[in-house]
Amino acid sequence: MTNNVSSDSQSQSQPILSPDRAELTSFLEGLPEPHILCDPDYRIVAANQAYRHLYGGEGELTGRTCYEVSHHFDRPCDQAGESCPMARARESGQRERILHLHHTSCGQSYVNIELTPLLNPRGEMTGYIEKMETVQHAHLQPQAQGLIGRSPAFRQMLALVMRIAPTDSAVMLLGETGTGKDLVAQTLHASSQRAAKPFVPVDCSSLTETLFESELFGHERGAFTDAHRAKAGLVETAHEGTLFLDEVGDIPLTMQVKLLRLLENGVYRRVGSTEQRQADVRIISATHRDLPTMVREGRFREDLYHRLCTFPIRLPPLRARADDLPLLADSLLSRLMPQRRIKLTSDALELLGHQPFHGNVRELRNLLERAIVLTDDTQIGVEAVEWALQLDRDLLKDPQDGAKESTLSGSHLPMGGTAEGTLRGSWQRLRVEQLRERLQGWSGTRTELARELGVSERTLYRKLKALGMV
Ligand SMILES: Nc1ncnc2c1ncn2[C@@H]1O[C@H](COP(=O)(O)OP(=O)(O)OP(=O)(O)O)[C@@H](O)[C@H]1O
Repeated sequence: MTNNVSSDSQSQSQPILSPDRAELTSFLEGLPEPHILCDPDYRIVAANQAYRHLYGGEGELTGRTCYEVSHHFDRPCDQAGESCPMARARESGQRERILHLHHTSCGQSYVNIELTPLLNPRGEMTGYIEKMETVQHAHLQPQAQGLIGRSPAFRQMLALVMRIAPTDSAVMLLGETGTGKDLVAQTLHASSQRAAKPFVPVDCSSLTETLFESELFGHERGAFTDAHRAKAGLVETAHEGTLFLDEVGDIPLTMQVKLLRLLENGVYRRVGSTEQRQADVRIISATHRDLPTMVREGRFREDLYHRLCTFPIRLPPLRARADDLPLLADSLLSRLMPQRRIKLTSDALELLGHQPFHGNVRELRNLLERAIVLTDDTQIGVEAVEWALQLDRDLLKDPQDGAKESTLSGSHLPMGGTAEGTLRGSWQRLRVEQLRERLQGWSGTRTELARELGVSERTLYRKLKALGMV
């Protein structure tokens, strides 16, 4: 790494390496992850090959400041509104970890930084080493998979996810429907030491009381009438991996105690067996329900709540991350239609910006899916978005309300009858889900909800009743 070690030909601004620093530099050069050695004034003294590859481009890096190279800032991060690991390490005298948004040769990326201060015998900081690790499962540009976002609310949430991912702590994901709890659970697993082992999701709301124990813990042959052969449970399937308890707030009280036993003792028995088995799973749970209120009202066990909620992470609703809308819309469009490069016009995007999106990212995704079907172009204009939104309202309208002629009439559809059929089919599927989404995120009165949906309160009530929601 000759270009980083001091020489007479180096310019005045370039820092000088002492012999022990030269050894350190040679050590860093052999490390596979990007590393830099900096002086206390943020200037890069040495950058290893992996760092030069990720940040360097063609230019020389030594002598430049870390904030200029990775952030394109003209002053240290903490003076530019970012948290600076160096400032924190100077205070704590310890290693500090932080999530930053960096400019790399692959564009903007989320990067986990681990900063280790170098202290002299008097305990003074004489420099620091930074290790960078690009986050693989969260992005600032459209990607086929993973979390997308750049708003402050999203970054705050992601920083918690990245901090807790490598540990074995139980995580509780809280947030409205469609905010990405399932995706975050997968990200936590994929960013953990358990990533190579199974990620096993359990939809707790779909498990009946009789099934709960045998599904979760498995059963022996002959344990009950239909147990023709022994079967491993989901806890066993997730061995050394992650068990994701989705909709954990829906577990009835009688079953909560069975789950508590697993969490408290880390052991379980297959139904029909006396053999005690040791569970080795990391537990992530999620709910859109207000668990603290459920605990207060005696509908959720407090002891179970504390076991599950070692580390709570609240996912922001889409309305709290409005800055993410253009990026999210762009990403979702390319995920929905990877073979067709579809974009929203600026008017269409502005119209989307005014929607309440009680169903959050899922609702945005559904709306875009509809808008794609309703447009032949590679540009989705304001008309297609309005049309997709109107379909949503039509869905909730009662013919007795004298609703306008359905916008699903074939004459409006660019693709004719076949597309209409397809669209009607997907509408039928969306219907219940969308009403549920509206209701779950809704904190106002039914009158306000009816107004919001553009229907009478009587119609809303009839609709909910027909769907078994009241
Ligand atoms: N930050 C995000 N980036 C990209 N896609 C996202 C993001 N958040 C959510 N989505 C997408 O939105 C949809 C809903 O997400 P997900 O199922 O994870 O939500 P949820 O909070 O688990 O919902 P529910 O409570 O109803 O189960 C999925 O298609 C998911 O891929």
